[in-house]
Amino acid sequence: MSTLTVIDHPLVKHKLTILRDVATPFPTFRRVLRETTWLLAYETTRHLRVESGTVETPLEEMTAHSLPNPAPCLISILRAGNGLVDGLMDVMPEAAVGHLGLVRNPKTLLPEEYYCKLPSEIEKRQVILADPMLATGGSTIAAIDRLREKGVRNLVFLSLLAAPEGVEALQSAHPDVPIFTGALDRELNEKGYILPGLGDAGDRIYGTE
Ligand SMILES: O=P(O)(O)OC[C@H]1O[C@H](OP(=O)(O)OP(=O)(O)O)[C@H](O)[C@@H]1O
Ligand SMILES: O=c1cc[nH]c(=O)[nH]1
Ligand SMILES: [Mg+2]
Repeated sequence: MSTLTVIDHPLVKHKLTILRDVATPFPTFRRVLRETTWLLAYETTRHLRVESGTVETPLEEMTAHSLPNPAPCLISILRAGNGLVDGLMDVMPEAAVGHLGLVRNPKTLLPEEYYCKLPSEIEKRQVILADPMLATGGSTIAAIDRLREKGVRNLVFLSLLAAPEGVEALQSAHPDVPIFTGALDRELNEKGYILPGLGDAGDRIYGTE
């Protein structure tokens, strides 16, 4: 069974309150999501491999560590995934970035793929897949199915909020993929929205409500 890590941090809690607030306007939502991602990134990137080498300081040479080649890779589940990937790129500008376009059909709640562009040598990279909302789990499971087809082995998933239903579905479909999230919410409503949640993440980032 894959691990579920709820990233428990006072600043994450504080920023999540702003993100959940229906009165938060989208420019603030975008900025605070980015700041929250910097904090979530600290735990989510803890497993990354580094390679040993040397660096010349102004005083002497020392053994030092750097990200490997090829570098890790961030994958955004469009469109809301970009809200997390923007912040992840801030802390790891060396990362390659891929995009998977998935939209959830509002009637069936099943994801439909409309775009896929992934970095070269993805099978050799450590991959962080990002989507702010793990609701039924359908979009994340479909994204991981696609990444597995492309040979990705080393993979973790980051969300901002998760529903218990989505965690269970993801753990059962992909038991080897560690899950990181900013909070585990109560349940889904009849339309597949996370309760208490924050609404539609894509709409709140891009002001399309
Ligand atoms: O776990 P699930 O039940 O699959 O739901 C979660 C998905 O729904 C949202 O995307 P949406 O389909 O609204 O697309 P968007 O990012 O373009 O707004 C969200 O960003 C996830 O991708
Ligand atoms: O609560 C939810 C569920 C799916 N997608 C969202 O953006 N929000
Ligand atoms: Mg989506």
